[in-house]
Amino acid sequence: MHKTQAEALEFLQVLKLELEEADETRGVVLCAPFTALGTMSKSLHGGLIRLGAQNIHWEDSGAYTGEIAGAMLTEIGVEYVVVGHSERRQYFGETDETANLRVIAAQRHGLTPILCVGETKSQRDAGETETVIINQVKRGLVDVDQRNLVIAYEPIWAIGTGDTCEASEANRVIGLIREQLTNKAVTIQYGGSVKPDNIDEIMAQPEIDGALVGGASLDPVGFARIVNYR
Ligand SMILES: O=C[C@H](O)COP(=O)(O)O
Repeated sequence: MHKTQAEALEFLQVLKLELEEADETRGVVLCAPFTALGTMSKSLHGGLIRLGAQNIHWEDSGAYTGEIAGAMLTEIGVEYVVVGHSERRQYFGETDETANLRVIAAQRHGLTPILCVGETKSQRDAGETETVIINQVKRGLVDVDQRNLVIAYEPIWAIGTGDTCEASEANRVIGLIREQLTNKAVTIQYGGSVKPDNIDEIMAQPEIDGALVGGASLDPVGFARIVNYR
């Protein structure tokens, strides 16, 4: 819940300049609030930057006050959608089952879902990380086409805390997630206190295909440094 339309446009203008020389193979998806997406879309004409939403409802339309439908997103140029973020799970009752319905709806509308999974600190301390992650992945992907899918491993204890998961440990868990998939080529990202000063080590890990960046994405200069990891 960051950035009004005006703030998002200002951010985008700086980011576009910062990424002018960026490697063309880098992919950037800005998952902005619903209210900013339409305006941002009008200011993007191809290039590296794509747009994502932060949620989608599983029905195509109807009496679901406060929800957003797939066609409402695709109509304004959105191509990705975050599903099952830990904050949705923690504060808004998201479960593996509802996340699964949203993933399926996203794909039905031609959107690429970014399914978030991750364990809490107490689950990690209790030695339950592997079981929790495997269950979230399996339940989230029931009847899902794995050809159009991104998964983000976000250990909850590392989100917004500055407490980054060791890159090697993130790599290990992401390898475990990949073992559960039928399509081994699915993009799997790490998220949780990713910053300009740790992105290079994170992206050097063989299993990690990208990053889901929260707080550090709000500054376009720092975010561009993350995109331009070495
Ligand atoms: O939504 C963003 C991710 O949960 C990561 O957030 P963070 O980079 O601020 O830790």
